[in-house]
Amino acid sequence: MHTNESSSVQEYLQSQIRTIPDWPHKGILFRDITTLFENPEAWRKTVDVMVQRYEKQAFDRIGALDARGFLLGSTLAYILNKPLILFRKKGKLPGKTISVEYDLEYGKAILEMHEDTILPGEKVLLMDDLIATGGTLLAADQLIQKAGASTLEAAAIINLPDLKGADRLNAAGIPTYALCNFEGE
Ligand SMILES: O=P(O)(O)OC[C@H]1O[C@H](OP(=O)(O)OP(=O)(O)O)[C@H](O)[C@@H]1O
Ligand SMILES: Nc1ncnc2[nH]cnc12
Repeated sequence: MHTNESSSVQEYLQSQIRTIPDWPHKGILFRDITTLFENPEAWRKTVDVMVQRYEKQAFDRIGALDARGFLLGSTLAYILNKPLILFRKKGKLPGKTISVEYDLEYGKAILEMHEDTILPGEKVLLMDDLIATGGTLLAADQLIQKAGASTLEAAAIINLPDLKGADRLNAAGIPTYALCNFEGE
């Protein structure tokens, strides 16, 4: 996991994210980013740090993950003037799709992408709100690979290091970046 944010930025953003225990299931500590969105200073800081990291890097598209990843991904796509592509849960995309099944921290799901949304050889920057087991971002990377393209990096606001998702992604050759780590899941 790449982290180069100063501890003060990390601590500030971390302090603006609410934790709700036992939601959606007993034993889950839900890291709730709605409180980050409600605070314009914290949301601007989140976006600014991501813009600084990616504005000088070479890539073709931003891939945003359904649903909370859409918020960060679409904001970055607008600011960095990149095409935005959507990775959606099953049955939401109207065109011809390719799909992959994946595991979540609390369940299973199918991720889909429009089959013609990425060109072979392109580099995609993936954006989601949170890395838990890494299953969602790995599934997105599999769809990118099926299209003959590759992932530049998987970026998120939050990493849950105890669930080892970033390690899984790194082992699969996908660099990761997160603004803050929440220990204790
Ligand atoms: O690293 P993982 O174990 O794959 O978990 C992380 C994913 O789980 C959550 O999505 P969720 O499917 O709950 O959807 P939502 O964004 O629609 O709430 C979160 O927004 C990430 O996409
Ligand atoms: N612990 C968690 N908090 C918020 N979103 C999540 N998605 C998967 N695990 C999560």
